[in-house]
Amino acid sequence: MELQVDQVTIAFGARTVLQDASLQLRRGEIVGLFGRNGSGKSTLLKIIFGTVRAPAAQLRIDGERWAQRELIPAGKVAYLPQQEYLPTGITTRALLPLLFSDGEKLDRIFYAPLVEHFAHRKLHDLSVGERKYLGILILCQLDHPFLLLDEPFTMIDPLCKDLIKTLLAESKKVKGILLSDHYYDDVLQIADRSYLLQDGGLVPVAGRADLKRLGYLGR
Ligand SMILES: Nc1ncnc2c1ncn2[C@@H]1O[C@H](COP(=O)(O)OP(=O)(O)OP(=O)(O)O)[C@@H](O)[C@H]1O
Repeated sequence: MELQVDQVTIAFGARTVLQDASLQLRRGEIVGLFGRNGSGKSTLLKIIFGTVRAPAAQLRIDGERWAQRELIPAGKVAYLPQQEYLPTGITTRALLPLLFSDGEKLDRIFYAPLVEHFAHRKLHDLSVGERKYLGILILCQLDHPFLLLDEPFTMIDPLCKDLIKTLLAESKKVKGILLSDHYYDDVLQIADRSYLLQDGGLVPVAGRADLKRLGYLGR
């Protein structure tokens, strides 16, 4: 299954942030998205998810055209925003059965590493990293074929990062995953391929050397 995104153009006031940007995301791959602060990475993810409108954008899944507003109800794309998305006045134990009725999915989350240590506490009593890890675990259990992750490694300790990498490597067997984070070594380590968002467009990058050459990393 392949998601093809073309002609993504958006301006805020006089500033054009994305200009005819295009990318592809296939089931079975992790794609990294790099870019300087303010280059438009989060905006691009929100456009693909459907919460920021870009009327000229063309979205295709296996060649079939989809309107932006159709993707969320159709359950095609899941999205981890930069800000926290889970309710916090509830324990993990109470929350998960509200989200999933499938016992296998519930077990996969409850028995995932670390979860038993915090499942009985309300989410507002967890660390930022624990909440983010839980948020990613939940998204990975959804049936959506495409998963967009905005800064999955930010505020995460090294051991938990390793857990997330293992989880994503497992999840890509059934999903296409697009992730953006300034922890570029972590992204490069798990990405099958990557893009740099620059001057509104997406440039394929093969690794650190390209990121240096294109000015994302200092020399
Ligand atoms: N709703 C909005 N209204 C006006 N300007 C916006 C809006 N959303 C984003 N922008 C501007 O668009 C540009 C791109 O923002 P975006 O958050 O997509 O960047 P980013 O690449 O994700 O940055 P960072 O790496 O800092 O998270 C920024 O200059 C931002 O101020």
